[in-house]
Amino acid sequence: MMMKGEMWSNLGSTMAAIMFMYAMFRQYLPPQLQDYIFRYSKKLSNFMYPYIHVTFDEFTGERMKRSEAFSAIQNYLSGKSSAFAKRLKADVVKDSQSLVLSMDYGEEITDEFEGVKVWWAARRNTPKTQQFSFYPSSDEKRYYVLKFHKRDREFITGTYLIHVLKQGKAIAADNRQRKLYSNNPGQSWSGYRSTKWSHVVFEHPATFDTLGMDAKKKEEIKKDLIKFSKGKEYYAKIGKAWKRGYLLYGPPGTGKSTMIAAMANFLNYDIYDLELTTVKNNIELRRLLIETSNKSIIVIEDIDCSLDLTGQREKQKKKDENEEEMDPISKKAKEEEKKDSEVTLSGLLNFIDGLWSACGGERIIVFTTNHVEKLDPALIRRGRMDKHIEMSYCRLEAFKVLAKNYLDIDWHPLFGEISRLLEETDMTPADVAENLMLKSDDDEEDETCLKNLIEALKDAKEEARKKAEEEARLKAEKEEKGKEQAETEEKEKEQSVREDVKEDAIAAKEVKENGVIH
Ligand SMILES: Nc1ncnc2c1ncn2[C@@H]1O[C@H](COP(=O)(O)OP(=O)(O)OP(=O)(O)O)[C@@H](O)[C@H]1O
Ligand SMILES: [Mg+2]
Repeated sequence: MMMKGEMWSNLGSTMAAIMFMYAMFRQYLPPQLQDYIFRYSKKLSNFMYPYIHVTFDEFTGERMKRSEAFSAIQNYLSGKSSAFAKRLKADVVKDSQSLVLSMDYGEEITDEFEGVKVWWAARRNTPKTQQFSFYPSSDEKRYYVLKFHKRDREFITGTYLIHVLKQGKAIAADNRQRKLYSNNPGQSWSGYRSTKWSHVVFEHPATFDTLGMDAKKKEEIKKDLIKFSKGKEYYAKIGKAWKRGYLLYGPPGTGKSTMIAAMANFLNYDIYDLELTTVKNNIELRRLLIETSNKSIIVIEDIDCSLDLTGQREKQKKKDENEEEMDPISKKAKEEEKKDSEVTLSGLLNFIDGLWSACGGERIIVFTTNHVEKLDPALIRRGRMDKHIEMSYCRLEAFKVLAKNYLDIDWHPLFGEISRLLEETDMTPADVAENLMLKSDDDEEDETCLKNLIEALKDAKEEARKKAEEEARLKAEKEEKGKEQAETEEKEKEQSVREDVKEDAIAAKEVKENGVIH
């Protein structure tokens, strides 16, 4: 007896032969007969293969962005694959604690939803290349194929695919590992998919609960962040790009970087740590910023040190004046060099305002600085930096949070003295925290730590007093010196006037006596 598979393959080759004959003799048939044959051959092929295939490529669009649908399907299928597929690929996610399995290329699995059966297959096309490489080729094309019966077309395109995308996204949110990206100068630009960002898993423990600062200010920032993250419709309604700028300023060790980590943990965003000093020029800056993803915080630390952004315009003016005197060839060379090697304030501002606004939203940009007064006002005006947050020295409220974090205490009789000293002395939360670090598990240690802190505060207060005294002394000395100098200059001036008068008198006398003019 003929096997079922053999029968289908024979039928297939017969059909192919008929189609070939039809193509050859079609021109000799009358048009009505052509139509008739076309309609019936379609019906026959539909009857023999009533399935529809949909392909989901990994990369789509001109910029070859990774397709969201592909990722969602990958996540959706991961659960089903581990149950049904025979060959699986494994990946580690979430704090390196759990494994996610997905079906290997060439595998096919069946899924059933509301009584409708579909088939998913993972495929890849590898271009034939002469070169041998240990790494996967960047031109490899990966895709999923969904197969379903044509009678289920409406259900699949309407209900099922929406269900897959929704589920896939929910699984992704569950498995999501936040990332800390940095721009690394060493990487080459070859290949259309290459990126200048490299990343590690972001696992900073800071939260708003452990951040020592004024409670009211903290609540205000949290509210602002929530409003922003839920503001998609609002931003669309007012016609503004969905982005928000924060400027964090304050002395070193007051928690600016810690605040950024707390923000990322609070919103579940990735962090892009942009090191401007390694960015070659504005073009590279633009590319880096375009490559950042949604739901991310872009951080530029120590903006005043990263670049000569401050006062760039005045300096530029001076430079231009000098260049006026140069010969045309050196001037041109200088201009080229400048273009290649500069990230300018205007480049950065243009990007924040223009291009980036146009290329999608949900991004927060954070600048930090220790010297807010040095920044160009253009950089920090509202609209660019929407919120200015001062991170200040440690006072009682911040101290209470640190005491809870480090010593797990809410109150202690020494808090009163510490509070008074904190008001009188400027000590950063980083320095306070250093004194609260337990050296052993001893119960007595809490008090020892607090006493150490009191000593440190007293020392700092004494040092500040001495410094202030020294500054006052130097100021007085300077003033005294200035006064003395002014007096000497005054005396010298008087002396010279007197001598002039004397000389004039002698000259007048000579004229009178001899009638001689010198
Ligand atoms: N407000 C704070 N709350 C809790 N911990 C803090 C705070 N400020 C500083 N610290 C502690 O001090 C350390 C240094 O703080 P951080 O790096 O955030 O300071 P910074 O303001 O970014 O300093 P810099 O200006 O030097 O970059 C942190 O690891 C953290 O443990
Ligand atoms: Mg910092």
